Amino acid sequence: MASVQPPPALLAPHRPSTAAALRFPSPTVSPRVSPSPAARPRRLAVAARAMPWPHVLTVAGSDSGAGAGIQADIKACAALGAYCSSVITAVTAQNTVGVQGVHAVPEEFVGEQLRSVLSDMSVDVVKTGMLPSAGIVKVLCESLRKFPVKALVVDPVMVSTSGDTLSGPSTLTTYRDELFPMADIVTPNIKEASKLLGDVSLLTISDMRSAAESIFKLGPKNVLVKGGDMPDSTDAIDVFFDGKEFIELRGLRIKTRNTHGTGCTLASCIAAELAKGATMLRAVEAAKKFVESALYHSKDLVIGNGPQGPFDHLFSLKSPLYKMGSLHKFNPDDLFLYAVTDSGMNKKWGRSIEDAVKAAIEGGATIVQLREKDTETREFLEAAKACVEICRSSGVPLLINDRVDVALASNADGVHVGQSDMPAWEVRELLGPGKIIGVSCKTPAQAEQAWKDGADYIGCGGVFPTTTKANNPTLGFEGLRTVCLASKLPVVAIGGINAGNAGSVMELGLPNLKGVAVVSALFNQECVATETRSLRSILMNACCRS
Ligand SMILES: Cc1ncc(COP(=O)(O)OP(=O)(O)O)c(N)n1
Ligand SMILES: Cc1nc(C(=O)O)sc1CCOP(=O)(O)O
Ligand SMILES: [Mg+2]
Repeated sequence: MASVQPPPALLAPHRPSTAAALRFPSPTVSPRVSPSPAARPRRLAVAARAMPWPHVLTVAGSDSGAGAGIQADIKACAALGAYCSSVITAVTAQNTVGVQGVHAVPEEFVGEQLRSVLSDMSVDVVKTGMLPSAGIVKVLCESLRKFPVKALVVDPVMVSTSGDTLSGPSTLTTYRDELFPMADIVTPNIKEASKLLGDVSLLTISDMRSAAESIFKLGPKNVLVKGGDMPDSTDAIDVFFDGKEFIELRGLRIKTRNTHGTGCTLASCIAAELAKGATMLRAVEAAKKFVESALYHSKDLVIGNGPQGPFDHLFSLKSPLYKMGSLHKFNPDDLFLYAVTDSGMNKKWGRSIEDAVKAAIEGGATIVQLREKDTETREFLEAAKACVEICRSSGVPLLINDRVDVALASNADGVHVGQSDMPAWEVRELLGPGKIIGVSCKTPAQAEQAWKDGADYIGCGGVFPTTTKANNPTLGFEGLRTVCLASKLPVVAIGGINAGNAGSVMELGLPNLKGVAVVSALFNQECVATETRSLRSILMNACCRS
């Protein structure tokens, strides 16, 4: 949609209609009429320019249980720092059991609410939820033609998660013919996508792709088909299509009954991120991460006696320890060249932790771990904060060895723990789902446990003897092979790996083996960048050969 707001002077003056005047008979409650732009005090206009507030308008139904609908939209936008105004299209009586009643708001009054907000309040993005009649969809389209906004997010709410119908067949046609061509993104779940396409069955990711492509042909600029209710899937996989590329967005499937309102929340978060200036894909990724985190933090809450409870959008207010992830979603390929620091070695060569990390990144390290066994906590935390900045600006994840407290305080991307450190599931409880957790494993049983505990990868070694870690058993290639074959998680090999033997490790071509982790081969050397560069090229050549 066009991104230009009409200048205030061109907007029709907001006069209450006769119908509205009748609904507001008392002079004490008459609708407020905005002063003309010229009459507004100048200092207010200056303040508005200095502090813009990203603004989402949600056009949706009210949920009396407050888990979904308008109530979810307002909470989601508030959590992400956007202002959320609301045009109510229907009032529903619902709770955690289901929808007991729906009372649609008359079309003209939906139109009047739209006009009130859009003519005055500089809306950036409009998000739609429940649109109970074809007439309401038409009124919305007319309003958007009159008052264009930066983006339109359409969540085609047709059936509630409890299975109740929220809009009829004639609405479906108007959605497809009038609203979709104006939309920047449409976000159906599997059931909605199927309904939109004439009840086709969608059972696989490939079906979801085809559905995204077919819906794209109806006119929206982007489509997100949400796979949260896909049967038999361990991940929550959504398919994003922008007309050129399909992107599969994978998330954790959180086991909880508290999933009421996830669709409304996701669409509102996309709208909030777009209002804040994100690109579409970034907005979708951020929204997905937010929903995943909210579900995770609300998984054990109890409200109501029905099968589907609400979740807590404002979970971050309750969990002061937990910070939203850096949105650096873990990519197993990041394990390719894993640089693990050592304070003793860097001191010996006269460099700071920060300089060591900068040099490793310059040489091509793909992930960094601060393993600072002898550094005082205060100094370690300061270095960690500085390294978070350095790594984030290069797009390289930074993990902290052993110290969950330092990882939390520095907002690092994750933690690596061993078998005698804090158990991975406890680390996950503290860090939340958005952070990376690695676990050292020497046996298939340990690898299985790491997977159950919610780790993202395992480190397996010592592949060769090492002097960096005292009393470390050597597993050799056979031990590494046994663990890699058993592991459900990606693996990084560690222990005594250097330029002379790294190629032979990668040439094993083991399943799940994604890279090597090294300490002394990079940091017990004069020039960290040169050593990293040369190890990287050895690894790349070995991967080409295997
Ligand atoms: C990538 C990676 N793998 C293994 C380890 C070893 O961790 P741990 O067993 O906890 O031993 P310490 O490093 O704490 O001495 C690691 N750090 N990184
Ligand atoms: C930290 C660590 N963990 C290991 C394990 O086997 O889990 S071996 C190791 C030390 C790796 O250092 P270098 O690359 O200098 O041999
Ligand atoms: Mg450890």
